[in-house]
Amino acid sequence: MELHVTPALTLLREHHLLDHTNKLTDFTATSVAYDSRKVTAGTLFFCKGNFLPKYLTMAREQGAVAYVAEQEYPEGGDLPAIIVKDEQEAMALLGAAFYGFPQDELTIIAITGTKGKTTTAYMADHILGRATDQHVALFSTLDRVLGNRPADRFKSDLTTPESLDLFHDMRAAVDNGMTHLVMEVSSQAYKKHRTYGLHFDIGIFLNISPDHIGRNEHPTFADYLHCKEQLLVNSGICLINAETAHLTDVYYTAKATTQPENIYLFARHGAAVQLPDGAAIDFEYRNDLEDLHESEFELAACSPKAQQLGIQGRYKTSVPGDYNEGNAVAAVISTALAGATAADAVATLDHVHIKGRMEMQKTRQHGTIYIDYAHNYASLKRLLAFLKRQTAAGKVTVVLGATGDKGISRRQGFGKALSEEHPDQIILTTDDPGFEDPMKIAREINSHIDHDQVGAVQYIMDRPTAIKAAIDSSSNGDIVVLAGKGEDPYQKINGVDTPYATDSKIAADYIDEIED
Ligand SMILES: CC(=O)N[C@H]1[C@@H](OP(=O)(O)OP(=O)(O)OC[C@H]2O[C@@H](n3ccc(=O)[nH]c3=O)[C@H](O)[C@@H]2O)O[C@H](CO)[C@@H](O)[C@@H]1O[C@H](C)C(=O)N[C@@H](C)C(=O)N[C@H](CCC(=O)O)C(=O)O
Ligand SMILES: Nc1ncnc2c1ncn2[C@@H]1O[C@H](COP(=O)(O)OP(=O)(O)OP(=O)(O)O)[C@@H](O)[C@H]1O
Repeated sequence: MELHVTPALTLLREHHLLDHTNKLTDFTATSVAYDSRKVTAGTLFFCKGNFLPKYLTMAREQGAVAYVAEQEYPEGGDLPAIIVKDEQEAMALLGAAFYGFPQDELTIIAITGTKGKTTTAYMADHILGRATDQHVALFSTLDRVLGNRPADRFKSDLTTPESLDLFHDMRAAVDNGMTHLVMEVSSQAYKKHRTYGLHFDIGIFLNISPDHIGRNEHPTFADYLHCKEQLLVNSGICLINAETAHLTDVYYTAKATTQPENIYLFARHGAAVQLPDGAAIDFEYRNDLEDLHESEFELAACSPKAQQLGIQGRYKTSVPGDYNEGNAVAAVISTALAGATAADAVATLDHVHIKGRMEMQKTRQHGTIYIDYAHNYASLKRLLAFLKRQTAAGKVTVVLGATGDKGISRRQGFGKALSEEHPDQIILTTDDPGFEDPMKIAREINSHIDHDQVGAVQYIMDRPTAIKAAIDSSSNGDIVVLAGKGEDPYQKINGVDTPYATDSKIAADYIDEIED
């Protein structure tokens, strides 16, 4: 892979991103990096984010051929400087060019939404896996999968990688023979232009509710919505869950760049959907059976273009929860648009299991334990409402905390969801407190709980102890919900990812210890 200075400047000019150059030479970059510690001879270095000029000194000393920045730095010395109007946009464009525009060799399904991205991504990945004989890459919050060898699968650091990493990984996927890619796109990715210039074949908009609003994320809900909607602006075919809040805004954003015949809407049968003028539902689904282990639903095609896809019929999914039916429907329609058949979806959907999403542990004497990644108002409310509907008689205990430094509105959201779904017992604990005091966070959650609506609330800040206390106090027919951490193997404390055994391991080990 390489990038010559001339096409690089042409690309920047075409996008009106080039401000000026200085000390320009006729260079060819043989690698690209935004981290000085990764610079080697021939690297084009990008100065971005909370950048410090000393990183440029390091990059120069390690053999960078040029740097791209929003301003000139004396630390650049005699290095050619490409000064751009937006560093993140320039980095995404030049990254795509350096890696030979790998997106052009992949059919890409991109997914956004406040909740359900990972679940939908895994479902779509399974369906497409069958349809393509396992030639699917997956970029999710949990795993990044670039091929079929064990070495091609690793844990993700971000939901949507930084642009240089994104295009690097796409190139690796293409070189590994992958033909399709399923990826989650976070609102932060659009905020930071990680996907600038990237066009998706199919873009899915699942839902939106207040989240990710705070100091390091989005200043307002309007900004959060705007960033999420950019996925539709950048997709050839748009698939929208019509039950989303702000449907009119979302639909008209899609319509601004996509003809209505390439916009598909779906909703649960009977849902109270206020359709925007000119819009119609293409697919409706109807729940046939739901229990704590699986769901069955019937998908009906309501429009001629929906009928052409040939996917109407019955589906079964092994990820319980009524909200997961909507995620499954999104996966079935989007993969059909990417070439899969109904048979591919029927054969795979009921074998999808996602770590930390509705994971269930049955015990002999302490009820049933659910480990779920629910970590905002919308997800906690839907999770508790579903579980209560399924097991009306038992006692429900919820163990949860809220993250520090970000998503501050979640504290109020948890208080509201708990008050509305009134569990019998709440144990407030620690969940990625960051630089904040977890007890202070827990008190804030508690201040938003309507104590007339819920059972006892206690504080146990050591999360394993909280989990054990919840299990100890439960018996047959009861439910213990371990919310918020999913399969996270760490607690983020004071800037350090402190190893954590995971909720599911702590619960399973404790059950082994106390139940013989
Ligand atoms: C707010 C935000 O998006 N921050 C991301 C951003 O940070 P940044 O550009 O300021 O980078 P930085 O780590 O402060 O460092 C500044 C620059 O100096 C460089 N550096 C640093 C040290 C050194 O010795 N030499 C050097 O060159 C770094 O490589 C970097 O380029 O770029 C970094 C990668 O270069 C990301 O790790 C970081 O994500 C932080 C950790 C984060 O928490 N992001 C969250 C908010 C996020 O993006 N979440 C979404 C999901 C949430 C959603 O749904 O919206 C996601 O997509 O994961
Ligand atoms: N469509 C949905 N509506 C509401 N809650 C949902 C929906 N889908 C999943 N959830 C809940 O949200 C949790 C997270 O699901 P998932 O990981 O699929 O979403 P995500 O969008 O990837 O989340 P995040 O952005 O937080 O990583 C699940 O554990 C479940 O409790």
